[in-house]
Amino acid sequence: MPDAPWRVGQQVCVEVPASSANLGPGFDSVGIALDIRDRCTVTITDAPGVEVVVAGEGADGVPLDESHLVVRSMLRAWDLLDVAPPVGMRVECRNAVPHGRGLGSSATAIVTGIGAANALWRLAISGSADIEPHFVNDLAAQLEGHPDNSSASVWGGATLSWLDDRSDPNEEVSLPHTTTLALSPHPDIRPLVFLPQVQLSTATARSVLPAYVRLGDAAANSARVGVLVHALTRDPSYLRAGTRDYLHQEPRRPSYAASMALVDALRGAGIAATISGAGPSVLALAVGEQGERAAADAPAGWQVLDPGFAQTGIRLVD
Ligand SMILES: Nc1ncnc2c1ncn2[C@@H]1O[C@H](COP(=O)(O)OP(=O)(O)OP(=O)(O)O)[C@@H](O)[C@H]1O
Ligand SMILES: N[C@@H](CCO)C(=O)O
Repeated sequence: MPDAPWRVGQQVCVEVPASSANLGPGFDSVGIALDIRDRCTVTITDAPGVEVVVAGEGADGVPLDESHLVVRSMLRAWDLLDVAPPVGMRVECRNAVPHGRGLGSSATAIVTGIGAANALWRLAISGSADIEPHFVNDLAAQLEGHPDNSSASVWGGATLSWLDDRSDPNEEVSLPHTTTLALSPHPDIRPLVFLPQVQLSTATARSVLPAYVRLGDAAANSARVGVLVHALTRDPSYLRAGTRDYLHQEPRRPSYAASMALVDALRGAGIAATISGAGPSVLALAVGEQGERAAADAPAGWQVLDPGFAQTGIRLVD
């Protein structure tokens, strides 16, 4: 593995937005970026090892060594680039994305690490830090296991992503590869997030999903994904129809019963609402006066966030 021309004092700072995945039927494929951003500064030092400093969301719950998700993702990126990591570095994270709530915090951390590693390497070899979004998008989807959250964090706006199909002889496959269509959300849509106090890990929420679904449900779901893309980008009046899911929310209902009760109430009031990612937060895509009505439906103890879409994904800051 060749040494990169690291120099002590080289530094990059990246900001990465939160995301909400699925939006109902777009399980593991559709995401939106929300304007809540984690910020991370990585500096090459002459002290051997990794120093991790964390402030903000999750600060008390994450490891402060090489097993930290941002650091692990950096090391994985350098490994893939066939670059030996620097002898010493300091990683400072200022987190705003809540952990384990369905706002894509793990994907945000993975995108942060890969993007920072990519930018530092570019800085070392060319004197100018920049980020190659296709590289970050592809590796982040591999590390996260599905591209919906990570692609939204990379590209911003709304995204529709899919993986190469290795069983299809007509698809050229070398490495696992993610393709993402970047979509522009309709300006009338206001994403609201209802945040309960409890957490639910994605791994737990995925463990209750069935291995197989009925053909009728698969057919109904694929129709709704088409409606979702149309509603999200062209005609928000179809949002409630386009956010109807047939695959994952019902099997998970016992894991987030209070969240499903809120989804049902909002949908009953004519507002497009879904579980955000693997839950337990609830996402409402409000239009016009629906925003105020939806916020008034928040159960006691729940926080309502009104972050707006993040129009840009990962970015370097000075
Ligand atoms: N900024 C971060 N730094 C380090 N580790 C993180 C960070 N964000 C998330 N993690 C790790 O990921 C875990 C949460 O990931 P998980 O996939 O369960 O939920 P989520 O990504 O917040 O929600 P979802 O995937 O449903 O949108 C945290 O408990 C922590 O271990
Ligand atoms: N598509 C994922 C999003 C959470 O990471 C799921 O619902 O499990």
